[in-house]
Amino acid sequence: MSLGAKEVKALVEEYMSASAKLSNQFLQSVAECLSLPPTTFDTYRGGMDRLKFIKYPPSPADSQGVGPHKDSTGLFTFPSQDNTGGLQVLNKGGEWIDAPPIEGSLVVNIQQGFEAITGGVCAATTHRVIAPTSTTRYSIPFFMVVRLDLTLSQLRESAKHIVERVPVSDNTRKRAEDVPSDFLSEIFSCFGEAYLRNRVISHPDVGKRWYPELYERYSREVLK
Ligand SMILES: O=C(O)CCC(=O)C(=O)O
Ligand SMILES: [Fe+2]
Repeated sequence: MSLGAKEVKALVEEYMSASAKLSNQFLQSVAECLSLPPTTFDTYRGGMDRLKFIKYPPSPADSQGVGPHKDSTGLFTFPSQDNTGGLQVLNKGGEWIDAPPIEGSLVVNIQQGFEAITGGVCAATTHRVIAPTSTTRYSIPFFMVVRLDLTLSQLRESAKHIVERVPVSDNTRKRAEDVPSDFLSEIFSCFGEAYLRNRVISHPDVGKRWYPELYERYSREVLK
């Protein structure tokens, strides 16, 4: 089936709005699982969710698909994938386990933003994708984002508050600043600035052209 640009746009908007609704409900369920009021995390929610379309062409064995990483800029990722397989997550024992598509179910990755908001109580998911060897793999992850005007001090306050209230053993408690993330540096006024820096630095040709002063400044600054 081939679709025109207008139909694709409508379909993507429908998918994103359904995913946003689902992810808001999920966020409330997670709060309840942590014995917190369902709306605890609602104020951290941002309005600039992202949908990514990824194509993995067949590649020689052991080629890189996506290397081990944690998703950084938001709360949760809902990666929708076709039936090829290849998505893996690192378990607590340090072993990679498959996260295959299962009919009627969803895979959810915790992002570093949620790890920081919960003071490390909910650790971000380390995951990777093994490149397919004989078929093309398609996936469409939905990234649920944090609000861009969230400041580091608000984040610390939240982490403190949540870590105090969530009934977990002391050794799983961490403060927000213990969570490794580019987004928690003192040099940013808010999360949105950290996000912009990441984009400007990661795409230098675009950064230099459209944000020349910021590119200069961000290239000089060292993250603490
Ligand atoms: O392709 C996938 O299933 C996951 C991709 C991924 O981890 C990412 O885009 O951050
Ligand atoms: Fe990812």
